[in-house]
Amino acid sequence: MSIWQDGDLNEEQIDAIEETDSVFLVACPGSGKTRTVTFKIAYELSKIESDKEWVVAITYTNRAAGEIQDRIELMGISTEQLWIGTIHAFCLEWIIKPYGIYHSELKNGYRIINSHDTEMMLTEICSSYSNPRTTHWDCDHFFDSNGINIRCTNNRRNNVESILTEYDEILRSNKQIDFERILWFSYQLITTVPKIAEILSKLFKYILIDEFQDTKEIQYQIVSSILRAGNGLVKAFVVGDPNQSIFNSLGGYAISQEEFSSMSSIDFKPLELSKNYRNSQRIVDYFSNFKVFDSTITSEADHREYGSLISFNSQLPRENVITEISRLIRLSVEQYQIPMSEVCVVGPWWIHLASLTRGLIGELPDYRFDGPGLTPFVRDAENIFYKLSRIVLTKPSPTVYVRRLRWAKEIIQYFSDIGIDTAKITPKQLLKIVNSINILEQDGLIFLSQFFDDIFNALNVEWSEYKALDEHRTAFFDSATSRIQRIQSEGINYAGDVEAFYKAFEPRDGVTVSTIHGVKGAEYDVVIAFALLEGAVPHFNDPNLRESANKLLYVICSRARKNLHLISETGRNQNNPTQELQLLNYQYSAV
Ligand SMILES: Nc1ncnc2c1ncn2[C@@H]1O[C@H](COP(=O)(O)OP(=O)(O)OP(=O)(O)O)[C@@H](O)[C@H]1O
Repeated sequence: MSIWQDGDLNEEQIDAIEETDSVFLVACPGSGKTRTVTFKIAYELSKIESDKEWVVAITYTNRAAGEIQDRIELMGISTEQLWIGTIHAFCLEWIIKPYGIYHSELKNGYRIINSHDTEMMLTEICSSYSNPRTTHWDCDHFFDSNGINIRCTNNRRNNVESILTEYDEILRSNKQIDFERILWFSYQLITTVPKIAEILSKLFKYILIDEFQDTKEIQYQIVSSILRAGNGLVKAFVVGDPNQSIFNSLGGYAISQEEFSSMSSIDFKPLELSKNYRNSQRIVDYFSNFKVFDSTITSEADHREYGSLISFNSQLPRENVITEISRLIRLSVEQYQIPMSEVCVVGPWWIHLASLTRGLIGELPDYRFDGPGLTPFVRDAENIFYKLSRIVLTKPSPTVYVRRLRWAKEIIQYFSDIGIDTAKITPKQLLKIVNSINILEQDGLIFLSQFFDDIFNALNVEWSEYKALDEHRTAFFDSATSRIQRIQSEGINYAGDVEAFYKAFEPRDGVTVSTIHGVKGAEYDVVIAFALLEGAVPHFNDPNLRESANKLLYVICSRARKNLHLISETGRNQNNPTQELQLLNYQYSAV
């Protein structure tokens, strides 16, 4: 069976996919990394002969994992022997769940907590530290193979160290593990119990890592342990773009091929994707100014000749930002006939985005807006009630049938793991139950709560008798409640309505408002970026200010297929425009 048709893939992509050795693929923006990874997985799955062999793909987000899996299933390829998901899900599934008994802190049971729980616990601990005042924002940390790394470098550092010690003690006494500790405990397990890597290396035929540029040292170490144990029999397919490595503050970095090779004891074939299908040539030439690592890029986009507008406004007073962005949105949609959903507004700070969105909604009442910040609940893929809401809030249709069936299967598997008798529940039946429930309620949280009760009633399961379900339900509703309150406090009153809940799972249809980190991997016809100011882009805390500024600008600008509008407003804490923009001598368009 031929997996791809003529025209689906270019030669560079086919070479990478058909390569039988391990591949280290460096790819420019818009060069079809996702497409290449998807076909590579499909290609390797089609060669699998035994149900004891697995293709494992580690993606940066759950969303990317779902999209890739959907596409492979649509090709008619079985995904039975595919495991795809984030590194956290990987560690839980393949290391912590089966081998946690070998770890002193896991062997007596554990509970995974989400980022909201972490935030609440840290806020509580921080409240007794007043001199200097310290908040959970100061407490960012991550683990590498030597232990904890604390980001804070200013005079709050002593406080942060004590706060994190307290936090760790609370986690231990409650047998809780947060996302960072999932990686840390997995690393400890895989490096102290050699059998684990040996067993996994016999099961895995391929390990794919997407977006390696944002992968942390501890993650490279975990995967390397398995590759080393495989003695060359487990192949790796590593894809990414070092120029787009923007998660350094969270420990992500673009490993070099040599370093990964020596860590994992396997040889990689270096390959490149250099054809860009996204941006006009003018946009490619513009974002190439911010390259940190050399790479070749040529636009092969259908619209490569498009006369892109690239504007830069460094004179705009801060008070006029909303009016100016509204004008640029109108210009794009009304004059340049760009669909609303193809416009994206990006800014560096979360906090500014909420008030910006509120302002835009006020100025453009006939436009729709989408933003992760408007979603009423956290996408916590480890929480079973989040998984249930995905099914409840995605309306049944032939196009989402396979996806909903997969979600239903995951839920039943979870029920079975916690001891619910699932012998008589099939994914189809679960979907049928969900589809048959009809609740007339406007408040999203009450709606979901009733919906969940009805599902459990139909399944004859007393959910409150299961500790894990009880904890997940509390975590889900607590974090959703505080998120909705936060959005409503920004003046977006409809955030808690059931329509807003449904919208969270619908394809975006309005102008996107996002942080810079949130647009990773996305593409839009028009990108409007604001607050491009020293201190923000790059963040004042960043240890590699100039390199990070370049990478952030590179990512922002390479999202735009056609037009790009950059704004460094005046009057925000007297910050100057990002140096790289200020120094760049470029013939900008007047808009
Ligand atoms: N061989 C091809 N022919 C035509 N279009 C392609 C080809 N490969 C990829 N594309 C298109 O190019 C666009 C960019 O692809 P994709 O989003 O996978 O890029 P990417 O490499 O992940 O980019 P980035 O790293 O910037 O996020 C998509 O619209 C995709 O459909």
